Amino acid sequence: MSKLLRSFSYAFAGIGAGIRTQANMRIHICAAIIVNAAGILVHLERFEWLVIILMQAAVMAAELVNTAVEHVVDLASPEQHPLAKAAKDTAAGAVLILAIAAVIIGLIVFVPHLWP
Ligand SMILES: Nc1ncnc2c1ncn2[C@@H]1O[C@H](COP(=O)(O)OP(=O)(O)OP(=O)(O)O)[C@@H](O)[C@H]1O
Repeated sequence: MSKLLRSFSYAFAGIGAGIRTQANMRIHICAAIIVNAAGILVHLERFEWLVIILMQAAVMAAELVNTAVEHVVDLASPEQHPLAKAAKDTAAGAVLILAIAAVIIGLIVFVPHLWP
């Protein structure tokens, strides 16, 4: 297998592990399926799709980075440590900010279609 293909297979393995081990990741995927189905039903415009897809990707990518931070922290600091707590809580905060932004953007995009 070429180096490039191997890199892709490792990345897909990381996504698969994230989906298998992280309940939040599965919640993001369910939310994305529902939002995308609703987007098809209400005939979102091209630019609305761009924003919706970008936010879904940002939330899921942040969740995977959060998971990576958790793994590295658990490896480096299996014992309780204030810096380990700060690292995990900060990474979780990044996901929360994007998830809140995604909900607000979802409302801005969908409300005019549902109640014109
Ligand atoms: N080594 C540690 N030292 C100090 N506090 C920690 C440590 N590990 C975890 N914590 C605290 O406990 C919280 C929960 O940790 P945990 O590893 O269960 O992460 P989680 O956010 O619940 O992740 P998961 O998505 O795996 O359930 C962290 O957000 C952090 O505040």
